[in-house]
Amino acid sequence: MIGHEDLAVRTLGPCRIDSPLAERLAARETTQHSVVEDDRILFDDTISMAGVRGVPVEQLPSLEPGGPRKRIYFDPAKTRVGIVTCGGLCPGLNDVIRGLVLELCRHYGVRRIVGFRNGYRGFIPHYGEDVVDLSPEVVQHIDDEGGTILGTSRGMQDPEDIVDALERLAINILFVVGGDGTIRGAMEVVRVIGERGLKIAVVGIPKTIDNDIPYIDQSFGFQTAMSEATKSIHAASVEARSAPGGVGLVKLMGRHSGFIACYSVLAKDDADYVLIPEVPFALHGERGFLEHLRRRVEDRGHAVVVVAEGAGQEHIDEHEPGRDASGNVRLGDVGRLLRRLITEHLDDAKVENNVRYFDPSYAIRSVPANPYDSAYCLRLAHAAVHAAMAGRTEVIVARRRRRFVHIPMALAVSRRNHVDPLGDLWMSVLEATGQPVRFE
Ligand SMILES: Nc1ncnc2c1ncn2[C@@H]1O[C@H](COP(=O)(O)OP(=O)(O)O)[C@@H](O)[C@H]1O
Ligand SMILES: O=P(O)(O)OC[C@H]1O[C@](O)(COP(=O)(O)O)[C@@H](O)[C@@H]1O
Ligand SMILES: [Mg+2]
Repeated sequence: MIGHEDLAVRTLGPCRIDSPLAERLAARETTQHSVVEDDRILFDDTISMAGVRGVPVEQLPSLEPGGPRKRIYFDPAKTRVGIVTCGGLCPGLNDVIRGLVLELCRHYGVRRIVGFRNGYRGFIPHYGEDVVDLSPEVVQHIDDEGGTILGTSRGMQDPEDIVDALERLAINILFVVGGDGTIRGAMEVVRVIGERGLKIAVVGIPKTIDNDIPYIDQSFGFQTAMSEATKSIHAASVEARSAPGGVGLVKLMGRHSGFIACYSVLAKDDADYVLIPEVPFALHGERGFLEHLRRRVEDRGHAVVVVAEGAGQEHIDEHEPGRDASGNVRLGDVGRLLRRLITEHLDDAKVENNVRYFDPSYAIRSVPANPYDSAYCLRLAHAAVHAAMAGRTEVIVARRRRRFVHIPMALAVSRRNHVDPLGDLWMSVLEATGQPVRFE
């Protein structure tokens, strides 16, 4: 069970400098829409969960609120900031970079901001990457494009080398925009910073197209990515309905978590089956997926199947699970497997079929953020700047139950966010598709 010690946020030291934002904060109080800096946000959100702890309300586990502080740790005029983006792309990365730079410059008066190129390798001398000076002029319109103007990469880098680079450039604050791997890397950087007795804040803005980072509502870019995915589901549905025995099969990203598949199916409400990593399925047999699909095609003349890339890995025996440069397990291609098995199964059953396979792949994550995600990215960037200027370190900023909070990095990587097979989301998917609870 999560306790106080899991939620404690590290700071570099006392905040002794008046914030340039102090005047704006004078009239603030905790309301339904804001939480003042010395209030706390309860971790549990049901009476039953809070009740089992059996402690008075002020002793319940709670999170530090995000947002501006009246007094800050860093002197803006003497603060030098670095920004890095790591891991796979996600819509909104440029929005986050832009938001960080604008907030730092315009509201805090920080003038020296650099971007490291191509993820953590941008710190390492032998790659020969330059650093990018970031100013409001440079970032003003970068949100019109997908991707990240800084570039990104996977692959391990030595945290000693990273901290060497931070020292060489006299960086006081490092913003890391990335997923679970990036946050683990940042924790290594924090460890080395501590060992060298340096006062450098490291603050993360969690990035995951798969929505697999826990304790946050939904990651930035997710809404954009799932909106893109609906286009493929729509196309699959049109193809399926336009051919005798039409089967539209769509494979979507989602290495360990099937959120994109679930939400895009709910948005389109055209799919008959959703297969996700969290819910294993049998392929063969009377109650297996293939036989169920055959009956559906015979009854209705067509079907749409959406599969998350991490689903059904247990069925891919020829697959030797290698790892990518960052240590992430390489997946077998469940989409191609299903295309072959569905065709064979329908052929064997003498059911006329036309299987159309869609793999939008990177197309869903390389687009610019939609307006909702852009606004969300900007607010996360603001929260990250406020946290860092107040000397918070080894934290990510996040929105949890619509409140901006500081979450210790260790907690953010302590587990993965999954679609709960017993939860409301999966229940909605089952209702929308009409598929059985299990294929067994
Ligand atoms: N366990 C780890 N320890 C230290 N650094 C890591 C670890 N996992 C990943 N990283 C670093 O974080 C970067 C991004 O990780 P990756 O898994 O590719 O993407 P993401 O951050 O999106 O999960 C990699 O370049 C790697 O240097
Ligand atoms: O080909 P790449 O760049 O490794 O990306 C593929 C993977 O990246 C993701 O989009 C997200 O991964 P990260 O969150 O680790 O960046 C997965 O859904 C997908 O499996
Ligand atoms: Mg990851």
